[in-house]
Amino acid sequence: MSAAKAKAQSLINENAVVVFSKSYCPYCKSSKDLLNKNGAKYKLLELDELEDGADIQKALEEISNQRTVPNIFIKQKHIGGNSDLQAIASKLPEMLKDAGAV
Ligand SMILES: N[C@@H](CCC(=O)N[C@@H](CS)C(=O)NCC(=O)O)C(=O)O
Repeated sequence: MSAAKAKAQSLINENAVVVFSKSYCPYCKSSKDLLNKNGAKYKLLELDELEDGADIQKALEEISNQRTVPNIFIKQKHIGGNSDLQAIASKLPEMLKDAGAV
């Protein structure tokens, strides 16, 4: 396993909510806004600001079959991107509570 894949996987394993993001990405901003509105605590990685960000993005494609950001995990479950998160907005309070992220 590559170092980037091991890093991505342990971030997913060790955090209730993880958002792999890019700082300039409007879809990422929408997801972060929704999580913030719900009072969620989450691990945030801005891949464009990390030296190994491109490698992590490639690793995420292997892990989740998704290359775009945001790439969101709640309680180790792959949620998907912003459209997927918005689609479950009504269920988020319960999911975040269950994950221990609020
Ligand atoms: N439908 C996706 C759209 C996400 C998207 O297009 N993200 C862009 C960044 S704003 C992306 O990942 N582009 C490829 C890249 O940055 O490598 C969602 O809802 O999350």
